[in-house]
Amino acid sequence: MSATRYAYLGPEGTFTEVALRTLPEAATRELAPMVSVAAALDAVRNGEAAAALVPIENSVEGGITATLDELASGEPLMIYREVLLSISFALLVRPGTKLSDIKTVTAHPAAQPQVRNWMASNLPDALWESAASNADGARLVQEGRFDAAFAGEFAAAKYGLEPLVTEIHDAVNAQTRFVLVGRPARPAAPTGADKTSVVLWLGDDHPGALLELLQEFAVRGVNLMLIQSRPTGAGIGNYCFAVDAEGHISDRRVGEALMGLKRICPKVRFLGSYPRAGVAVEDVRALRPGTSDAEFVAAADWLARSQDGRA
Ligand SMILES: O=C(O)C(=O)Cc1ccccc1
Repeated sequence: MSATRYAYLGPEGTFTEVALRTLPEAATRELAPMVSVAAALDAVRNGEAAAALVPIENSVEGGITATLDELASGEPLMIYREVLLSISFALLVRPGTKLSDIKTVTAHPAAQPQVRNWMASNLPDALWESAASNADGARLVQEGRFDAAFAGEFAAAKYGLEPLVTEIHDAVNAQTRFVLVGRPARPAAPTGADKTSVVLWLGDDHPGALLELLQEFAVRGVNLMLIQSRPTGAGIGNYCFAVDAEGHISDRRVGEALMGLKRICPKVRFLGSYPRAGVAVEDVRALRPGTSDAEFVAAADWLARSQDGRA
């Protein structure tokens, strides 16, 4: 695989592929479907791919834990872009299958909470088994291993299936967020509508430990957009936190919050600062008083003058 390739959670026909194709730069790259999020990220780590697009969060269930855990561990990687996609499922079957024939269904685990009510009403007795991705589920139906798969309607033709039912989504406006991940490098310059992702580890266990961590953001007027606890693997009760904050690491309030966290957390992993998908600069919330770059700079100048006896 050449290092200019973009890897993604495959096989062909995943929502991840659709999300990747919305990025203009994907048109000039060879796109490489991978069997799992871990395989896609490993292709980046070992230089076989320049970047990988993987699902990281959905509006129904929150963080996609396999992706969060991969990014929190192993050789460090960084997020350079995010893509938001509205998700609606089709029930794909081999031609001729009727709803009453369906005894087994499959899809990616993140699909299940998005179709649970529909299944309870329409396929109450069908057995669910997870697939590596929604397109992989379709492939398994083609092979005869399951009767039906929830996947994008666009995946049907690729796997010789037909959509028996379309527009399946328990929640209106269900969205999935995908991130383009590469090896660590300088983040793109701030756009004014940016997001910063970090993973934070708590130090010694004590009352208020999480509050202390959150305070580093709060006192500097940094809004949080995601906080998801994940087990560290060191036993019951040991968690780290994946956090998305509004702003860019080169914004003073974000940089100072990260410095504050670096002083109190045993480990901080910076996962990148990148433009927010679908948010225009004019739609970004107003800053809290006293938290603009100019006000941080003015305060630092005042401190320097005071230290010099010139205030
Ligand atoms: O991209 C896919 O098709 C996946 O399998 C991941 C996924 C799962 C559920 C909703 C959107 C994407």
